[in-house]
Amino acid sequence: MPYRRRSARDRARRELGQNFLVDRGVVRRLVDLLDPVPRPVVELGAGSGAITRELVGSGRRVTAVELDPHWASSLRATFPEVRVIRCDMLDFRFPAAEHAVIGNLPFGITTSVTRRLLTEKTWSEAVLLVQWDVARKRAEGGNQLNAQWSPWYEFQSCGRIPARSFRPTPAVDGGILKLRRRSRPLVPLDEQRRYQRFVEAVFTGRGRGLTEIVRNVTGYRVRNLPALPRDLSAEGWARLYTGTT
Ligand SMILES: C[S@@+](CC[C@H](N)C(=O)[O-])C[C@H]1O[C@@H](n2cnc3c(N)ncnc32)[C@H](O)[C@@H]1O
Repeated sequence: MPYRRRSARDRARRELGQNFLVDRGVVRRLVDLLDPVPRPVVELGAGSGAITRELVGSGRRVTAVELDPHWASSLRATFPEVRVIRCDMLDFRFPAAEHAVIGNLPFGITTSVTRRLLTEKTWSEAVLLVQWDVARKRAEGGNQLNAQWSPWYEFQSCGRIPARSFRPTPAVDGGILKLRRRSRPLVPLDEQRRYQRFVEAVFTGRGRGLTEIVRNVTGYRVRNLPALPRDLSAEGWARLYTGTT
């Protein structure tokens, strides 16, 4: 095969996870998953604007975040009604007013972006296209990260997206992950840090089974617990915390 020098565009494509959506049906599905109340929406990684176009068409007020200067200026030229912010989505300052979030995320930074979103206070729902495994794992729960955030958020997987829906085609399928902020938190927000330390202590605690771990961590003998920390539901974690602290 003849040697071909990588252009700056090729490099950006790889380094910035630029796998653009080419399936309009998938784009519609993502936008349709947003609550019909037309809240302002922040799009993370707007790229060539496949989702941006659909959002604008739905009448929403859109802020598009894009790091690549080439795509940021193309978005400005194509969608004059959209506020385009050229910055790293990990540093983006989310609006103070309530809004929704949407994005086909660069697969390499999915976890950092999700963690960042969970600490933000003003969005009500987030529809994210991520790797299928990540969407599935987050929605299934049973892990420390989910348990630490489940009093304030619901995690839902909304289906698998075949790799052929993107160009260039990624190595793995995508999946839609929907995060929704609970209107009634299961644990008060001002106890977040304490609750999260409690969940960590239980997940990493010593003991054969959850009952013994909880006794070692809290001193309480709690009846009718499931076998392992990963078996507790969001409501179960909140009850356990409230009843033992
Ligand atoms: C998977 S593409 C999605 C593009 C477009 N939304 C679509 O669905 O076709 C990810 C986009 O995020 C941009 N991006 C990558 N890293 C970023 C970062 N740290 N901050 C902001 N944008 C980033 C890429 O340049 C790319 O346009």
